[in-house]
Amino acid sequence: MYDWNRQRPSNMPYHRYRPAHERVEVPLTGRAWPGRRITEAPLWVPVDLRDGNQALAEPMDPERKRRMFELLVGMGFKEIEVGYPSSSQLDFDFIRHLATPGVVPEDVTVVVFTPARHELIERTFASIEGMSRVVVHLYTATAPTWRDVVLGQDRPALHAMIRDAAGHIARLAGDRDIRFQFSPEVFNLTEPDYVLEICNDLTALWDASPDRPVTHNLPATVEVATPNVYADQIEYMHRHLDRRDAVILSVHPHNDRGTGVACAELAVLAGAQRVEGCLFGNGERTGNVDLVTLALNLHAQGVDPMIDLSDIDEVRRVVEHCNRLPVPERHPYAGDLVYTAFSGTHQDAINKGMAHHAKRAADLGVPPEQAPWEVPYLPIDPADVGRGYQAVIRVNSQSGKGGIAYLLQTRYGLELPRRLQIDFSSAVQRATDGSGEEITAEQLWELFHATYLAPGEIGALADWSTVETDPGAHEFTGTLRNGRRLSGTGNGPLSALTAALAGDGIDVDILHYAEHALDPGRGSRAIAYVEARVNGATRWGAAQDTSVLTASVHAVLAAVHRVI
Ligand SMILES: CC(=O)SCCNC(=O)CCNC(=O)[C@H](O)C(C)(C)COP(=O)(O)OP(=O)(O)OC[C@H]1O[C@@H](n2cnc3c(N)ncnc32)[C@H](O)[C@@H]1OP(=O)(O)O
Ligand SMILES: CC(C)C(=O)C(=O)O
Repeated sequence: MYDWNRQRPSNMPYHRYRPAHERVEVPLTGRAWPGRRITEAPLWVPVDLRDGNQALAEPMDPERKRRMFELLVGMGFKEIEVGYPSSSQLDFDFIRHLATPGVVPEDVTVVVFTPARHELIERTFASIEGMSRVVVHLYTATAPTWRDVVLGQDRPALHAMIRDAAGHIARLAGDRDIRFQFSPEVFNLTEPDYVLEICNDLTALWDASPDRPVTHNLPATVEVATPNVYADQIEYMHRHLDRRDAVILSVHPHNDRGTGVACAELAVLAGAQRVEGCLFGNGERTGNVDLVTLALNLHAQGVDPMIDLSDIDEVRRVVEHCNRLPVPERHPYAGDLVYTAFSGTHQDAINKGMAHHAKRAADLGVPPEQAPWEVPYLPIDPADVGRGYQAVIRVNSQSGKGGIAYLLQTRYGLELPRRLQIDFSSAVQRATDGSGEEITAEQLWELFHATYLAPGEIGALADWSTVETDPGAHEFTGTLRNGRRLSGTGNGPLSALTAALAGDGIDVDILHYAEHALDPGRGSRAIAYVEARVNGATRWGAAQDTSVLTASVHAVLAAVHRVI
């Protein structure tokens, strides 16, 4: 039998870990989330100024915090976590800055984060003095390891501590325009019945109503399981939370296993209405879930992402400035290389796809940016996020004719005949195989010029002319640089030229001819491409001129020059 799996046991110490399903059992049957689809965006809540900021080696200074806040508002976020005011004077002062009238737009709600300690809760309330539209966000870890090792509290004691803190918050809020949020930190490793008991208790204590809902935010603080496990946990809570219409079910995935986006998406299928995350996935360890990817994943499915990412590079620039961290080149939707193909077959498909797209837009009578998008290998139109097409195709030794033709066409207006594309692609292969490096559009053009146009534009002829002696009868005369005269006749200028060359012992058979204008309008330059068999060898030549005839004659001579 074929030994299809030749892997051998590793000596990794994997036996030190237990699977997540052994650590937390979810009593869910008849799960509905696998059959659902996401049809609208959840409420996105960026936590860049809190969770993202606390993960930075150099936390944001006031200028950076302001820029980040303005960016988030400008992108259209309507609920923004702005800090942990009891953690530092810097955070406290920033919240005080936001209390300045007019700094927070009327339709934006800010969230402030606090642990379950009276003096820190009081400091939190001091920071929001005079502000309206605020959510006070209380958090405490609830999972067994945290209870036992970090907090030193059993289940009832921890529940009592949370209840006491929540009551203190409610008293300090009084009847002000303040809503409440609770996060059972490490929800994903907490017994479902225990989280439910605490959340339902707080829903009652805070007297949640549809007009003044509470937010229960269920974090995957450290991502430990496959996304389906998180989805089960969320669906279980969605089904069992009291006063469901008075509770906003929120999720807060991290990305330790690299599946934060999948966790968030499955959680939304399972009933989550609100997603906390950071732009480009900044955050503790491997980061919070990336809100940019989540939003553009919806966009790419035809669902309004409800935030503006039409200039993704500007968003990225601000985030990189604020976080002092780069966004990697392969980062979904935003990396420098994510709309770029180097490999030949991808380039060929993109080249054909772009041409098909332009034609479809013309057929529909709409601008290309409004036509339905179905270009192979590009999940979205780069133009949707403000990217141009220059970088879509880049050429190196793995590229083929399609990519090369695309660059010469988009940059220089050349419409190379298919066989010339194939011919030129081997010249490019030779050039790039030698260096192993990428070749730019400018270098391609120079190589094209050196291969097909120069120095054969005039070739061996010092001067030449053609006349139509009779309808359908042409005569070509010219002088070779060595002074010899040439002449020949034919049914067109080019056949007269080949007849003249034959008279000088050069046997030329034109196999393919094409020409087109290079620039629109009168007086524009034309380019001619000729494939010719010259004394038995097949070569391409090309030439450009404002006269189509001159371009054609020079193209033939360029092919001849390459053989002789
Ligand atoms: C998952 C998350 O992102 S949670 C948010 C994490 N963010 C941060 O920690 C950034 C800001 N934090 C801070 O600036 C500080 O930790 C402070 C100001 C809040 C507290 O500082 P300190 O009083 O010096 O405490 P320290 O940070 O050393 O330890 C935390 C203490 O709070 C307790 N604690 C931890 N979480 C909570 C909570 N949610 N509610 C109440 N107490 C808590 C711990 O058990 C520990 O108590 P102990 O000192 O009795 O053992
Ligand atoms: C406490 C919550 C919201 C959190 O930041 C986390 O669990 O990562």
